[in-house]
Amino acid sequence: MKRIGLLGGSFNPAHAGHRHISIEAMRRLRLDEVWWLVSPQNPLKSSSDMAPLPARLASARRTARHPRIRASAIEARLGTRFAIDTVAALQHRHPDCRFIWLAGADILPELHRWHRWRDLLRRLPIAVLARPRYMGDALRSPAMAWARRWRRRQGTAADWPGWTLPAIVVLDIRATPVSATAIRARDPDWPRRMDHRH
Ligand SMILES: Nc1ncnc2c1ncn2[C@@H]1O[C@H](COP(=O)(O)OP(=O)(O)OP(=O)(O)O)[C@@H](O)[C@H]1O
Ligand SMILES: O=C(O)c1ccc[n+]([C@@H]2O[C@H](COP(=O)([O-])O)[C@@H](O)[C@H]2O)c1
Repeated sequence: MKRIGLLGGSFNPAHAGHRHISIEAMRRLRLDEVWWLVSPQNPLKSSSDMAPLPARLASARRTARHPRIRASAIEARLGTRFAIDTVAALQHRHPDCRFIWLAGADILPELHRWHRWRDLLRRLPIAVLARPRYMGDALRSPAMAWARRWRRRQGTAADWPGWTLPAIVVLDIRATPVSATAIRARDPDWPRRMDHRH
């Protein structure tokens, strides 16, 4: 049974924060691999400043630089946009894998707006990785108000494949204060200038 972390994101562009949380998640959750799901279009984000999918996928592949991090645009191939549909399809296609959803803390305040979010949390556990400034809002969020009764202690994080669902674990990790928003603000040439690293 392979243990896989799923990191869904816009990756507009990918950066060191994505790599850092993936490596920490691999260690703390004893993952075999982390799959970066480069989203064709986040259903809740505007498409206006979204770089084309091939540019974001290329950025993710350049940034991953790790034999156990795999970046793909599998949602484009599956034709899924909502996380619940992507996860259902992956669970169906990979019965030999166990999946856990990985997310930075900034995801929690908006999680209750995701399509069938409670059903998503009934399908797979979620690990929330600390992000500077976001933890307060994350812990006060409507999704956390619902999910906190199933919160697991981080000392037990490696046991996640055996957890009954829903299950949520918050992992305190060293924060990397980098964001795609800050990179775009600094680098108006993204994604035209494809040869640099962030
Ligand atoms: N520095 C970081 N620390 C922790 N988690 C992060 C960090 N950067 C991104 N993430 C997480 O990675 C996932 C994908 O993030 P995304 O591609 O939207 O990057 P972003 O930097 O948050 O982008 P933007 O600033 O455009 O919203 C999300 O779960 C997000 O919370
Ligand atoms: O399923 C949903 O309704 C849903 C709503 C908003 C965001 N998501 C997913 O959340 C992930 C993080 O998105 P982002 O843009 O914040 O990096 C990415 O995989 C999105 O497809 C999913």
